[in-house]
Amino acid sequence: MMKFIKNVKMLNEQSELIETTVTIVDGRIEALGAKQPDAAEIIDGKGHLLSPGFVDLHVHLREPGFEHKETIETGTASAAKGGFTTICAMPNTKPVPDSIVNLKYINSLIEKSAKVRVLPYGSLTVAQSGDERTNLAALKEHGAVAFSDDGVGIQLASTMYEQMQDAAKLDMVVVAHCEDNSLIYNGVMHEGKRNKELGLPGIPSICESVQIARDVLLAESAGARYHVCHVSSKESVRAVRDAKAAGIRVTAEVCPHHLLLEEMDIPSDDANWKMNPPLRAADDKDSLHAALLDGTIDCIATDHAPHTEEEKCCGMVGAPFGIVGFETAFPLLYTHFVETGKWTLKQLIDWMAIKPAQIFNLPYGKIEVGAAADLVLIDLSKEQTVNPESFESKGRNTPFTGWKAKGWPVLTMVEGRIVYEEAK
Ligand SMILES: NC(=O)N[C@@H](CC(=O)O)C(=O)O
Ligand SMILES: [Zn+2]
Repeated sequence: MMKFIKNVKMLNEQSELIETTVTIVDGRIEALGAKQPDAAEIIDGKGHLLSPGFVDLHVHLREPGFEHKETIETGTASAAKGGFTTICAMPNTKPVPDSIVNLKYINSLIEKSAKVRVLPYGSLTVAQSGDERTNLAALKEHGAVAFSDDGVGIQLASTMYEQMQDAAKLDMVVVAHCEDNSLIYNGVMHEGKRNKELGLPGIPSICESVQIARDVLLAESAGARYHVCHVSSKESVRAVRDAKAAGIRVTAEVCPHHLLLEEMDIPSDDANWKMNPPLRAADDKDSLHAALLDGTIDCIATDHAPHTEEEKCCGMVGAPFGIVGFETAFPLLYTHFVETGKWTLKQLIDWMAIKPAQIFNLPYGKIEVGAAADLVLIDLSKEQTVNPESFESKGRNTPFTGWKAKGWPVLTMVEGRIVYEEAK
């Protein structure tokens, strides 16, 4: 089956927007800029931006085990609407993908209902308890994209170290949610100024940064590839920057909300502003921006973390951490940082598609002849207000309600199949 996308613009090597066409045969890009063939299904791109489908290294789909929050079907519909074509699913499900049996089960669920490509993580410890180590070779063999216990930090250095050694032998990446449990103090938001004004318990930045500092040294000794989840503080940035300068094989991600928001933006004791790590201070946010621009932070990941309205209804204490992210990521970042001239469009696409694919050596996130036709068409002039009622995700938990943004995906394609199309 041949498809032909006409009338689109894409970035060339020189970062200029050029008009092009895409010929797709059997789910792969057959040609760029070719003339319209006779026997093809024609898609009119209406002059929109053509971008590689976004790749998200950090998402929570909740199925199996927490289908009241999200399912693979609703989570991947949400991803497709946000322009994401490959997403890596974190292991805090029930069961946890900590064994061949559980990973096979999760893969069967993905096969049944995923609308975009879902690559599952294998956990680092059994039931993510931080105790017994999982068999990484077996998990790799059954399709784990990388290893993580995201949702919780690995408390024991020896557990982390031994799993890094095993992962290094397999040339697989260890992906870490860094959080030292002895430094959380039951906090629900950043330990700074705003938590005192609201009278809420704080989470100090060291809770994250000390574990990153520990882990980069472990990764150096183990010779492991190590990726830091959702970096939120300036001290964490420094730990990653110093590690890179020392030649340690570390990469890092930052979430849209940590780039767009800071603690003082939190209007009240509202759990739609509760996520882990929390929104930190203005100078932390500034250092995250600087780190992206100087390459200390490699990519952007949403940490899409849906929860129900009941769970998020009644203030921060008692509510679970997390906010949804797929459907707002590109428009918010484009509007606030590209339209304002702080970033180029090329940088944003690099951070959302090209770099994340490179971190896991995935053959996605790029538009070239022979590559999978994982594509998103974006209407850069379309302006819309964020309205959680319109989300494909079951989660409505976002702090961005009512924000105006431009640059909404209008069509998303995975291997040439249309998985999202804007309602006409
Ligand atoms: N980020 C969050 O606030 N929550 C995530 C867990 C995680 O990514 O740490 C979740 O699973 O809800
Ligand atoms: Zn996490």
